[in-house]
Amino acid sequence: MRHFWVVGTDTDVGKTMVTTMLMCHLQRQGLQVTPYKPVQTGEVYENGHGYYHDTAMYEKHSLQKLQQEHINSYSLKEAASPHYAAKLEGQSIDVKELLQQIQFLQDAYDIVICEGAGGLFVPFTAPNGTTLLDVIVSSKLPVVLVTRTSLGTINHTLLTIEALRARQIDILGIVFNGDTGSSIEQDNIQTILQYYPIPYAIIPQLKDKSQLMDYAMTHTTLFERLFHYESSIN
Ligand SMILES: Nc1ncnc2c1ncn2[C@@H]1O[C@H](COP(=O)(O)OP(=O)(O)OP(=O)(O)O)[C@@H](O)[C@H]1O
Ligand SMILES: C[C@H](N)[C@H](N)CCCCCC(=O)O
Ligand SMILES: [Mg+2]
Repeated sequence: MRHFWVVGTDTDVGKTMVTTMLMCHLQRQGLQVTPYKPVQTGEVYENGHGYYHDTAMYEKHSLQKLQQEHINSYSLKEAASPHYAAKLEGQSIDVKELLQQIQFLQDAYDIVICEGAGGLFVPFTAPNGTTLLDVIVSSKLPVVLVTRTSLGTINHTLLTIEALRARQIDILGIVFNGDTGSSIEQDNIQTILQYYPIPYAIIPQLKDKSQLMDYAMTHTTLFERLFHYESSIN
C-alpha cells in the first residue's frame, strides 16, 4: 500500500513534523504527494491573522503546490478534542465524508499521508464515539507511529502498538522523536524495539526547529522501508 497514516502516542509528539519531513522526502523522489489532516483543532492568532499549525506547516515546506481543499476537511477553533471542538461550533464531524475524501485523494495522488489528531482513541464524534482509530481501520491504510523518547514512552508506545495490532493495522515503523541522547532515552528505544523489532528512525530534539527539514532520515530503517516500498511499485 502506498498511502499511509502518521499517528502518535499523544498530541504534540511530532506527527506534523514527521508528516512534513516524509512529504518532502517523497516529493524529492518525483512523486505527487499530498498530506491530509482530516480534522485539526486550535486556531492560532498572530498579528491579527488566524491559522492552523498543521496545514500551515505543510504549506510552508511543501516542494509542490498544495491544494487547500485537499489538505484538510475540518478546521475547528478550540484547541480541544475534535468531538468537543465541533460541538462548541454547533457542528458534527461526518466520518463518512472523511473516508470518501481519503479514497478520492488516493486516486488523485501517488502518495497520501494522513495525519491523526492526538492519539488513537481521540473521538471524532459524540455520543456514538467514532474514534480516529475507527477511521484508520475503515481506511485500510498502514501507519507510521510517532512517539516520544522521554520517560513514560515505553508504556504509551506499547499500548498504542497493542491497539493497532489488535485491529490488524500494519505498522510500517516507529519514529522516536525528540531524543536528547540520555541513557534513559536510549534504553527506552531499545526496550520498545525488543518487544517489536520493526523499522524505525530517531529524530533529535532540535533547538532550532528549522533544522528539522534538513535532517537526513534517509539512512534510517524506516525510510528504507518506505522508500523501498515506493520504488518496488513504480
Ligand atoms: N524533534 C523536535 N525538535 C524540536 N521541536 C520539535 C521536534 N518535534 C516536534 N517539535 C515541536 O513540538 C511541537 C509539537 O509538534 P507537532 O505539531 O508536530 O505535534 P503533533 O503530534 O502533530 O500534534 P497534534 O496532535 O496537535 O497534531 C511543535 O511546536 C514542533 O515544532
Ligand atoms: C489541540 C491538540 N493540539 C490536538 N489537535 C487535539 C488533541 C486531542 C486530545 C484529546 C485527548 O486525548 O484527550
Ligand atoms: Mg499535528
